[in-house]
Amino acid sequence: MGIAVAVVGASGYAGGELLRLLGAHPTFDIVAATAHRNAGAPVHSVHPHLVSLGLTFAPTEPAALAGADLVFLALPHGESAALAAQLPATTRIVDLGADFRLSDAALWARYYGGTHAGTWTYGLPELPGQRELIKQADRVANTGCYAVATTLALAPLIAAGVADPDDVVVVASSGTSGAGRNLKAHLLATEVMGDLSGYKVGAHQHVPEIKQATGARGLSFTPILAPMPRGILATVTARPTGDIDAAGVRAVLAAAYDGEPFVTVLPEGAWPHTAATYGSNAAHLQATVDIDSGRIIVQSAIDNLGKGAAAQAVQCANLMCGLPETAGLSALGVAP
Ligand SMILES: NC(=O)C1=CN([C@@H]2O[C@H](COP(=O)(O)OP(=O)(O)OC[C@H]3O[C@@H](n4cnc5c(N)ncnc54)[C@H](OP(=O)(O)O)[C@@H]3O)[C@@H](O)[C@H]2O)C=CC1
Ligand SMILES: CC(=O)N[C@@H](CCC(=O)OP(=O)(O)O)C(=O)O
Repeated sequence: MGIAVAVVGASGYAGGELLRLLGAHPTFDIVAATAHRNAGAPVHSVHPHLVSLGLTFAPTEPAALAGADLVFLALPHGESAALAAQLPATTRIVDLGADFRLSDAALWARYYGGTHAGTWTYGLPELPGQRELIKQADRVANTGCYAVATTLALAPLIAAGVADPDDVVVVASSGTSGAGRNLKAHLLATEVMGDLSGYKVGAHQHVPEIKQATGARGLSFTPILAPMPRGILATVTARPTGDIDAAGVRAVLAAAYDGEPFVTVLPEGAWPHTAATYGSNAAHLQATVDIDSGRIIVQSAIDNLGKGAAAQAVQCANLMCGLPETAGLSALGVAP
């Protein structure tokens, strides 16, 4: 028998990717897809690739979600808490927004502003012990997109004691869908194409999330907007705590992700490509040690709408519902 699920904010990019994945899921049945300004419109008017689902956007209100056993929230920051409070305690929720990710209310206020809604179980199954917590949780806060790319690269190195948690530098590029579907002046196609530019430099909201998830204390993070629809490539460098070579760093990552279905440490010499993770729940990692500075370098690639948002949310929902973790998901990207 199927499990009834609803997608709130289904007219957005993350919500649309959720519908695409759920539409092909072996157990989850979509019983509602809600929108705000697009309520009442057919789903294909926003997401033409989803026409065969035959869905119409319902208004975002609790009544529309009454038949769902599990609800995915894909709303702008600050909009999840009020709706979540109106849903029965028996309804499982995965929130793709940031509202419930941070445990420190002061950091929430500093980076997001407004009132801290609370803290839910963090939805990154590959962190040590986290998979078991997600299995037992009714409320899960899915990761930020840059946060998952960076955390997968960094967390094992800090946990193993080979990287100095006080000296981490991250430079990460994201495709434009990471900014959401609502038209923003800096995302005009004519201006984004053929351009690379930094934004939120020195003050990105994923810094406290990455520090919370990895144990990093000193973290410089620079995001770059890249002229592609999807994908994140994060370059993480850290000062080693002692003598370590490329093989040693690779061994730490390989041990951390041994048996993980979605995280691959690439064969030696191969470096991650965002395009190789397109449309999938994959994360690809590679590492070395800089021959000049001696810093550890790890690169990671994900699809920001996949492992960075919707596919990871489905992975968490699978765990919460006692399903095979990989149900309805793939680690194989689309290419070319
Ligand atoms: N894009 C990404 O790569 C990632 C996104 N996320 C998070 O997922 C969430 C959704 O992001 P994304 O899909 O990119 O955003 P979009 O802007 O593409 O979509 C936002 C959705 O929320 C709806 N919405 C907007 N305002 C309101 C409101 N006041 N009340 C109720 N619904 C509203 C929109 O409806 P309508 O358009 O019909 O008005 C739309 O369905 C965000 O919290 C984001 O941070 C997390 C990781 C990665
Ligand atoms: C390109 C771009 O603008 N990306 C967004 C990513 C936001 C995101 O997806 O993460 P949250 O859920 O934490 O907002 C940004 O840098 O703010």
